[in-house]
Amino acid sequence: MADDSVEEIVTAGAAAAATSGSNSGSAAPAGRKRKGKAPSGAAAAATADSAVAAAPAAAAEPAAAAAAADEDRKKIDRLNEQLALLQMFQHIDNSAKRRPKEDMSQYKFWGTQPVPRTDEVVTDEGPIEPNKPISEIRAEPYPIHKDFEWVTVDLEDEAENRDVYELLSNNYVEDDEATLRFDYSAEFIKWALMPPGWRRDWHLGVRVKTSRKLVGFIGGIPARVSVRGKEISMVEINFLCVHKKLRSKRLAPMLIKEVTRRINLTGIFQAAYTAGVYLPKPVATCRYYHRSLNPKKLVDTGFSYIPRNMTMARMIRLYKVPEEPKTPGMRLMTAADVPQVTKLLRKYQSKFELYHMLNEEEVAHWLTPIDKVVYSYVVEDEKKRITDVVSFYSLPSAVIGKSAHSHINAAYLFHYAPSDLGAGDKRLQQIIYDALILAKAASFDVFNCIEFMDNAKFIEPLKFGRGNGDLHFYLYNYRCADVARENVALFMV
Ligand SMILES: CCCCCCCCCCCCCC(=O)SCCNC(=O)CCNC(=O)[C@H](O)C(C)(C)COP(=O)(O)OP(=O)(O)OC[C@H]1O[C@@H](n2cnc3c(N)ncnc32)[C@H](O)[C@@H]1OP(=O)(O)O
Repeated sequence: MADDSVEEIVTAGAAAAATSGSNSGSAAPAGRKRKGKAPSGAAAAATADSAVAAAPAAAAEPAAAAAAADEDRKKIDRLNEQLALLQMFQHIDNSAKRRPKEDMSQYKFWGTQPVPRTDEVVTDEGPIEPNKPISEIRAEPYPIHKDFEWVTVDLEDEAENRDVYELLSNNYVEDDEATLRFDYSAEFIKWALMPPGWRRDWHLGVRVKTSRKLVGFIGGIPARVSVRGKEISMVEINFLCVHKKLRSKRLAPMLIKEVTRRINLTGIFQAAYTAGVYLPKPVATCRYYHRSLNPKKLVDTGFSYIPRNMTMARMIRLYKVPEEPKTPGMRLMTAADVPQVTKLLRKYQSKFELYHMLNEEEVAHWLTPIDKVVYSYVVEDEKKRITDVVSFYSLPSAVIGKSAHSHINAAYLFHYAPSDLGAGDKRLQQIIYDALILAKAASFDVFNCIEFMDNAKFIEPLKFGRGNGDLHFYLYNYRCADVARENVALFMV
């Protein structure tokens, strides 16, 4: 029997594999506590200790010496702050879980798919398998165990939208210690899966026949992606989820195969997707970074911790942001801004090697503000020209463990384009700083981004801390040499 055969899927509840905490997940709600107080890495600890030991006594010094001592103390504070940023979202080392398996034969499913092998050094670029004529594509759905059935989920139907919400909110991506779980809202799910050109048959579910319970889901949306200057019509795959009681029964490969069949039938043979788990073979890998906006809540929920040489009072001071944005002309984006915003995004993003080629209709969909889903702001100059755009989306994580808080409200940096006014990195830092201010004003607790695009230019100055999760970017049926993270600008929400 084929390894990924449906016959291996047992009925719900029967001898289900233990799942809690074993999720290798996707873009895990990263950046949570380190257990105990030890900082990550002896070298970091040594630096911190020697920095503290070197602090001179300030009492009764002449003015110049006192000023020098004051300067020294400030340097030490800055050093401690930098160390804190490195440590406060770092979790116990879990990198082993995210390494590739030893050889390709251990990937029973992925070894059969048109993706590069883990040990492959990719030099030539292009499709791995040629497109098939529609007549050669399987016309019927793959067989599934008799207790289950394939369904096309109708997200326009409130009850079905709710079913997907319930499945994801109880079973989707968790951090490695199962204390936080992504909690995409039902409205967000619709927004994410119904952009221009969306197709209902790419929203694939698995239901239990008798109870009609939704126990599996995978979603695809159309996207035009530029891969090193080549424009490719593909799909983006997201929200792959199997109910916890049905894990490790090869249902995920079935969902992937069935959605691939449905997509192939529409003449599309390439896809892009991201995951926290390592699969054969990422085209790029980017680390998560977190900017605390509400340090007390993040510590109370275990999302971050108070590093050595830090106090809560200092953390609160360190992360305080003004109440209003600093850039003159910064305001909420409206539908009327779409044409100018599209031009700005296309101009800025076209310098990257992997990016979405958004048209006006798509910009209107992805960036027009929707409360609690997507927040977009533009800078308008005196001549009514839009010079900059910055956006973020709302993705709360539910706190699974005991806590006074049910959720962490996280904002994730989304599309942006700083103006080209000769201010270089400073302009980018300024608009992202404004995004932090606007996110704080909208009651977000943390602002997340990954280390791609030009983000390295603001991560340290704006006090983002390094998380412990990576996001891997993948292309299906497209061979492509590694793309440096600063050349990636693909957003999958
Ligand atoms: C042209 C059109 C093409 C369209 C398709 C393009 C490809 C799209 C690809 C999908 C992009 C999704 C993007 C997102 O949504 S990433 C988000 C993924 N979802 C979660 O992490 C939510 C919580 N976890 C779960 O629901 C389950 O653990 C999942 C469903 C992830 C696996 O279920 P389960 O734990 O019960 O396992 P199994 O026994 O059924 O299957 C085991 C096989 O599955 C491989 N596996 C594990 N995790 C992932 C993963 N995240 N992407 C791809 N494959 C994954 C694994 O290596 C193994 O294969 P192999 O190692 O033996 O080879």
